Amino acid sequence: MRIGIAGAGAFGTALAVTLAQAGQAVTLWARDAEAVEEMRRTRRVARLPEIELPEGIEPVSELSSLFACDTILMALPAQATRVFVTEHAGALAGKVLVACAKGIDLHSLTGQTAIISEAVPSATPALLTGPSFAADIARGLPTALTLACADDGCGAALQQALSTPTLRLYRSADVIGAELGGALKNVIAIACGACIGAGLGDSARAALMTRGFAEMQRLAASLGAAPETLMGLSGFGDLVLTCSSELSRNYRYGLALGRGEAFDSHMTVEGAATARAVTDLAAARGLDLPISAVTARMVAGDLTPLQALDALINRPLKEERE
Ligand SMILES: NC(=O)c1ccc[n+]([C@@H]2O[C@H](COP(=O)([O-])OP(=O)(O)OC[C@H]3O[C@@H](n4cnc5c(N)ncnc54)[C@H](O)[C@@H]3O)[C@@H](O)[C@H]2O)c1
Ligand SMILES: O=P(O)(O)OC[C@H](O)CO
Repeated sequence: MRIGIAGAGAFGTALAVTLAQAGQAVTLWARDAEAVEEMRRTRRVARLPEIELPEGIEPVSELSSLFACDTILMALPAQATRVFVTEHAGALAGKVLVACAKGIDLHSLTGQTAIISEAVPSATPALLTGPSFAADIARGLPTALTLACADDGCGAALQQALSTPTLRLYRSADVIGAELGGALKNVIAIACGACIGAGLGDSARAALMTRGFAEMQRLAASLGAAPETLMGLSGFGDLVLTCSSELSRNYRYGLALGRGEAFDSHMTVEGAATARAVTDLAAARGLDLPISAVTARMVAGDLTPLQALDALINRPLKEERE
């Protein structure tokens, strides 16, 4: 298996580092030729400046080098995937394409693997997701992720090839469930950050995580996910990590909203677009997802965190299982 990674941001680089340390040769592609030249010279990447790139990583800016690989990990932001795979559909034909982004595409309202399948029908799509901070993976801290693929043989081969001494992959055939868990938890993490940033307390955050998880389960079930997938690493596991750590950009973005502070617009915050996508999906399916809905309105600047709290807490009382 010849492994290429599209996107030399934090996550793409972290995956390249752990794979190279385990003895794999990795082609790491970035679109910016100057940045790649700098990476070659310094063996460092801007998004993970404290990490030295092992020898097994070849940074490239030529797409031909990336397309020479048979297995490509797609580590671009979720909203960039559709354009990339559509533009390069011919070169990507027949390849194994492993989606690593956690977000719902705003244009199609589908997950990453559906975008890949639509643009490149001959490719085999897979997904790598679960609770992990790029810095932890790159530093060799123990991490467990989900490798989801509808093709069992390909899933097993990827599980073997992408596991390293510090990165343990569990296999799943429920691609839809795994990708929805990873995408939807980012929306709830923004809500939790806003809650803490606005000084509403840990009890309120626990309520948001729990009721937010109920929303994740409701939407995922309506889109065909297996309930147990949401209970696993890609759903519950990643929700816990992202809603409770200031290493999370989604959570930090929420904190900034809660405090009324500005946030770095160059930072990848997947939950912001996905909150809008979830609102559209919920409307189309007649689902009530109040936490996701007020989060989308906070992100759009239509509600303050206190107004969002007011909207949530004053809803009609109901049974917990509803
Ligand atoms: N950082 C993490 O801890 C982490 C962990 C797990 C999953 N992820 C997921 O990985 C995905 C990428 O996140 P990241 O942390 O690497 O983000 P990042 O912002 O660090 O890097 C994204 C990279 O993609 C490049 N890029 C953006 N648009 C592009 C385009 N149109 N074409 C080509 N390149 C483009 C950027 O220049 C940048 O190098 C996200 O969906 C995120 O949820 C991140
Ligand atoms: O920094 P975030 O919020 O994108 O979170 C990174 C990972 O998704 C956590 O699993």
